[in-house]
Amino acid sequence: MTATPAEFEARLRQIGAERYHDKHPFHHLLHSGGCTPDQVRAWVINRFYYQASIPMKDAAFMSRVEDPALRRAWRSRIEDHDGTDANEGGIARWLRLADAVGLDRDYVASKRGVLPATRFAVDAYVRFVRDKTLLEAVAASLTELFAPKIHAARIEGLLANYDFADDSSLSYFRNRLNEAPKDVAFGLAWVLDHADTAEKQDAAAAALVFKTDVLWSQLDALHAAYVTPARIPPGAWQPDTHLIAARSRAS
Ligand SMILES: O=C(O)c1cc(C(=O)O)c2c(n1)C(=O)C(=O)c1cc(C(=O)O)[nH]c1-2
Repeated sequence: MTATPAEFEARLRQIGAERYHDKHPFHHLLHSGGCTPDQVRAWVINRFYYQASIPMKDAAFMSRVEDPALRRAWRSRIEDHDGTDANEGGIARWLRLADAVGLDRDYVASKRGVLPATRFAVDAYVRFVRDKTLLEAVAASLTELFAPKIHAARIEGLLANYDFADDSSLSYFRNRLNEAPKDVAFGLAWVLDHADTAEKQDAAAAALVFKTDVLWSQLDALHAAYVTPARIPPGAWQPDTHLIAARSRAS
């Protein structure tokens, strides 16, 4: 039976309540100050791969949209990450965080040290958005419903616990607090409007579950590789390498 929009929204929110990556032990470690400088760096390196892929995912989405109004509503997502003449953009802000934790930003931007499982998970998200229905693609982006809470917790936790944290290094997250709500309000309304049969609602809910798995898997990989007993896969970043001179190291 087709749920009402309100019932369906509650179903989507319940997926976040049960499966969003704010509950992952790596985030608890990070936000509570329990990460070593190298564990923070590993997170910055791997999460960069997600950041850098998001505008590619959004471009893949837009390439399939025939409705100009939908493309117009979507395109600010690309600008939010890639920047404009007036706005530095999320990718550049993330590299400021890389500087602040003492990493060589060119190394981070090269994506060379990224864990294989991070690549697999993030690439799967880009492919999902390219290949599935538009409804599933928009529904997958709705993890952002739950992101402002984790961004606020991250700003608070990092500021309280790490010397590298300040307004400049954390500007990525502060900006997302302003950017994400407009995206998610649009995406949620679009999904509630278009998921007008039980089958479509099931597909949209499954897309959101898939996306929570994409996020969770990245943290599983990070935890397995860099938290004791660490098991770093061949080719991935090795602690204490690709650092910049002592200006501001993570601590
Ligand atoms: O720090 C986080 O926990 C987090 C999570 C997510 C998310 O839920 O996918 C995004 C972001 N941050 C983020 O900064 C971001 O720009 C973003 C875009 C998207 C998306 O799927 O289009 N998710 C997220």
